[in-house]
Amino acid sequence: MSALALPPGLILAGGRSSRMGTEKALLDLGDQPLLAHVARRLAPQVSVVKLNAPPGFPAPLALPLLPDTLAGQLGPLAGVLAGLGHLQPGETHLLTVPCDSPFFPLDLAARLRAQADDENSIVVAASDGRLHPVFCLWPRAIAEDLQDWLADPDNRRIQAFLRRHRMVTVDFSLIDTPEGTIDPFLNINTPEDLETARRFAGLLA
Ligand SMILES: Nc1nc2c(ncn2[C@@H]2O[C@H](COP(=O)(O)OP(=O)(O)OP(=O)(O)O)[C@@H](O)[C@H]2O)c(=O)[nH]1
Repeated sequence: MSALALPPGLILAGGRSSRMGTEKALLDLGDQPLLAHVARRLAPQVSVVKLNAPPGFPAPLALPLLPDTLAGQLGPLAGVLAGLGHLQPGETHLLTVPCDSPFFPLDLAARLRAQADDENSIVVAASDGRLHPVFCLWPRAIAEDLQDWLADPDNRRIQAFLRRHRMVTVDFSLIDTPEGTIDPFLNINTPEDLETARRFAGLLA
């Protein structure tokens, strides 16, 4: 087991859900909204679950709300910055997950923490040859650089930011089920994605 203590967790829900056409975090999957599934999966893996979303977001759960501190829909990195800004003394890292991926691994945090070998590396999940940079363990040490980076409105892309830092990737397996194979990082952006996710809802029980 890693020496790194359980980090705080932040659910990123500050996006526009334009492909879904309605706030995707609040859509039901089985008997609960997507956001509730994500929070339930995250809670045992972190010290506290917080929510990055706009002020007044109608969350179906009582979670500490951290709105973006920078104006202008700057993408998920703005949420990461808000989360890093609320780290408490002694907390060295922040774990982020998006609001639209309810199947992420139950050992996500443990495996990312095990690779957090210094105070500066960003540890990112991957599967099937793809990076999933919103599933990430962010060290506090990058906060200042992130603030500076986001001051330029052209700098929104997570992967471009990651290239400025030492990055460690952790590869996760696809999940085979009787309904077919699913990527644990499947994210639900469209009504069609939601239909796909409903086929695999048994994994959430
Ligand atoms: N804080 C914050 N999070 C964002 C922002 N844009 C996207 N996100 C989050 O980043 C993650 C990935 O976002 P996307 O699914 O690519 O974008 P989205 O805006 O949610 O959805 P689309 O409008 O359909 O692209 C999700 O968890 C979003 O909530 C933003 O401007 N601020």
